[in-house]
Amino acid sequence: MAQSSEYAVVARDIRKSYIARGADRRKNIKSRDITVEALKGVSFAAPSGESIGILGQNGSGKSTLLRLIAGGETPTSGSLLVRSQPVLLGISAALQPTLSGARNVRLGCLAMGMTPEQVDEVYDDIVSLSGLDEDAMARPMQTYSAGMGSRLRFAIATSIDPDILLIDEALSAGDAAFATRAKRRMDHLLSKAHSIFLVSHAAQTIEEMCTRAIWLHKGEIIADGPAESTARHYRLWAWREAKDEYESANKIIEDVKKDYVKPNIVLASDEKNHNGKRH
Ligand SMILES: Nc1ncnc2c1ncn2[C@@H]1O[C@H](COP(=O)(O)OP(=O)(O)OP(=O)(O)O)[C@@H](O)[C@H]1O
Repeated sequence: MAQSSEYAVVARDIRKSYIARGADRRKNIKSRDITVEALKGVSFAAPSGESIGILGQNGSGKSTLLRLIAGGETPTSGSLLVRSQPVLLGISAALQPTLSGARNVRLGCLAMGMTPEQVDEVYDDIVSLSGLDEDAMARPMQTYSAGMGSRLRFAIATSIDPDILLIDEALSAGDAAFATRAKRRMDHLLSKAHSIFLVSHAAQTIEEMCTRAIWLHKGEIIADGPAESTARHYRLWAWREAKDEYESANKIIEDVKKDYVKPNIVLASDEKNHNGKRH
């Protein structure tokens, strides 16, 4: 039984539906509203100091879950509590593609609430973590490769030591040397009891970067446990799917589901002290 006040993020039975207008323009076919159930009753509790990977096929609800935790969207129903405002890496609206990397470092840091003096203090560390050279820092970000952009965004977002860091795929675009530096940076955050959520299709990234993994399948959590074993089952399932071996892929899903026990989340009555309560 999870008492919510001990955790960085607590989700109890969250559901998220979107209504999308059908776009069939053929004669005699009326356009209609189509409801998409992106999340169907997701519950988990994330303690401090844990890095949680979120795995799942396309459309399984991973980014939706991250957006809800970030607070950019609200669940259709259920409760979601966060200890503090999370930093969502991946859609850093403050960054400007036409401006140089150097200008974007300043802009991003100011947008996260730093003073110009604080930006000066962290600037060199950000550039060094990103691994970008002087020429690259002087170029507009729109000329960067996907990996270069995500490295710089990761370096900017982690420069404030965010209490809750949400990463959507950004790390998978980096190269091996960056992955090692990013891992060191994440370990540093975790050692200070910060919490990290990392969305990735790559089971290996989750295995290397995370302690725990949640597997989302068609909007539901079907596994939540140690990163290594969850990633192993996911990889096996993805492999069977890729080879069109649907029967054995479905068997893996069924077996994994059997072992998953949905947590009973208790929202303590002292939640008034939980500053980040949103819903
Ligand atoms: N704004 C929206 N309007 C309508 N449907 C949406 C919206 N956002 C997400 N969805 C739908 O919700 C479902 C989950 O989407 P989501 O982006 O969370 O999946 P995902 O697991 O992150 O996928 P991917 O791995 O492809 O990025 C999908 O069916 C998607 O089409």
